[in-house]
Amino acid sequence: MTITGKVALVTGGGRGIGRAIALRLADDGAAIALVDTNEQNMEAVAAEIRERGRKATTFQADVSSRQQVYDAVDHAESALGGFDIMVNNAGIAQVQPLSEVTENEVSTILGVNLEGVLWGIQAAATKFQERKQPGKIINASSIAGHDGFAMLGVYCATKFAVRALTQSAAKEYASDGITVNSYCPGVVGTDMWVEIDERFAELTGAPKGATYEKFVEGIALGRAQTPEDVAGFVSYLAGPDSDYMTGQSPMIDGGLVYR
Ligand SMILES: NC(=O)c1ccc[n+]([C@@H]2O[C@H](COP(=O)([O-])OP(=O)(O)OC[C@H]3O[C@@H](n4cnc5c(N)ncnc54)[C@H](O)[C@@H]3O)[C@@H](O)[C@H]2O)c1
Repeated sequence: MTITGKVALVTGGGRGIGRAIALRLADDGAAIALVDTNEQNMEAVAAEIRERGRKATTFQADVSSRQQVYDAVDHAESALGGFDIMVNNAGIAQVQPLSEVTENEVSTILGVNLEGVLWGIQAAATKFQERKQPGKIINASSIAGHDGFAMLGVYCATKFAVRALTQSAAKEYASDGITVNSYCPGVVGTDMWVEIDERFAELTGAPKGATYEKFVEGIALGRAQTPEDVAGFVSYLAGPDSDYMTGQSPMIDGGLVYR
């Protein structure tokens, strides 16, 4: 166990990739603070963590609110007695032709995917500085942060932005002993992809499941990614083996996109 006794906060920890990250970091030895808009899902994940013999706490918050993210970090520290690892995982997808995107849609996705990560970086770095201790900040970008995809233009823009924030924060906070990296998954079979696939079907008339299958066919390793595949890499980013890595956003995508 590489992070025994540390405290990790995972946003979007109620399902999908966030759930897998929370369980993996618990198995690595950390106490986990789950933050999500969905209280019921979070409670179920917290119960799974406690069954594994680790501490867990939940805090219902919307990451697009700066105040709520700061409150979530304070809660993690007071409930679990420390604060060491921040995983800014919460994100939403939007499938929409660029010519049809509305102001409301743009502000919603920027609020969660860009501002949510910014507030997470800011709140975590401030807490590490106050505590005069090193820390790790880990953000969810995507292959869509390296490559543009039709119908996913604004989502891609937010994920490119996460890489920019990651690089800038890494330089800004390096002298405090804080590292900042991102993970860039490919096609992970979560509820998010079910929703993306259904929206593609609606827009293009493709049968349900066809868009997902088309993306999976492009993966060199021949299978979709599991949330646990992503969590394994996040475990590396959270642990001591990645101490000399900062500002990076590698693609962990089974060989779908090359850069
Ligand atoms: N699924 C993929 O193929 C894939 C690929 C690359 C990157 N990602 C990124 O990984 C992250 C997790 O993806 P996922 O597939 O697990 O998604 P998901 O939709 O299955 O789960 C996202 C979780 O975040 C929570 N959430 C959403 N908005 C929130 C908000 N404003 N505040 C707090 N919590 C909020 C949801 O309630 C949910 O529990 C996202 O940032 C996503 O963009 C996913």
